[in-house]
Amino acid sequence: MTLVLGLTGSIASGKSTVSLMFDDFNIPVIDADKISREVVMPGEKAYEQIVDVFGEGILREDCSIDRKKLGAIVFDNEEKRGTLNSIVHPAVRKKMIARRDAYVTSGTKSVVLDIPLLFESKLTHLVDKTIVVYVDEEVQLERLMERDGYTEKEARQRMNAQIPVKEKAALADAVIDNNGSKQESFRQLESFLHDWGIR
Ligand SMILES: CC(C)(COP(=O)(O)OP(=O)(O)OC[C@H]1O[C@@H](n2cnc3c(N)ncnc32)[C@H](O)[C@@H]1O)[C@@H](O)C(=O)NCCC(=O)NCCS
Ligand SMILES: Nc1ncnc2c1ncn2[C@@H]1O[C@H](COP(=O)(O)OP(=O)(O)OP(=O)(O)O)[C@@H](O)[C@H]1O
Repeated sequence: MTLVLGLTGSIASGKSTVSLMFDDFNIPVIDADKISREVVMPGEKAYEQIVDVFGEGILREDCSIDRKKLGAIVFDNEEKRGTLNSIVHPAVRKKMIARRDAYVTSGTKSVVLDIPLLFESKLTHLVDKTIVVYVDEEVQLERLMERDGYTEKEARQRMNAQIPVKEKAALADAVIDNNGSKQESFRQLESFLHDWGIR
């Protein structure tokens, strides 16, 4: 039986940082953000739909989608974000489920679905257990501005597009407090995996 873990958090709370740690336990990770880039490549159905709705102004010279431009539009407008989600999410979900099922069929002991919007999109039925990577709001804001070079307004817009990470933590089977060092977060992960019998 494969234990399917749902890894989530809020923007810049440390999901990618924690997802890399699963490597040490030989547990594969399926990354929704990565898939969401694959499904909007030129030639894909979602690409055509995005260009139809948002116009050619969001394209780079090589015709790929300018994510910075599209991000500036959708994080400033909830309705437009909903439209983008309705184009991208079904394609992402389909690929994630297919990849998850391939691991389950091959008898892998555990697999992680790294999904930023696991709770917002009501996808917890896809996983057996949920892990939330938690940080305090000030730490989140600071790390987000530092990582992506956003102004405070841009960073807050992105944070406000998701359920506050504190609320997600209250819904989780396990919470990794990532306010401290990466090593401290690793130890917490190791302990949950031990409790669940998969390390
Ligand atoms: C708006 C886009 C073009 C911005 O691209 P960019 O490269 O700057 O950001 P990236 O995709 O790496 O996302 C960074 C983080 O932003 C947050 N985020 C992304 N999209 C959304 C969204 N629609 N709603 C809330 N938060 C989001 C997530 O925490 C994600 O980890 C892109 O995020 C996108 O296409 N979003 C819609 C699809 C989506 O929901 N992806 C996230 C999970 S599938
Ligand atoms: N424990 C930590 N100590 C210091 N810096 C950290 C820690 N964890 C993560 N970071 C840094 O914080 C930033 C955000 O982390 P990360 O990219 O893992 O977040 P994320 O949740 O995957 O973000 P997104 O939602 O945008 O995909 C990165 O620059 C990362 O290096």
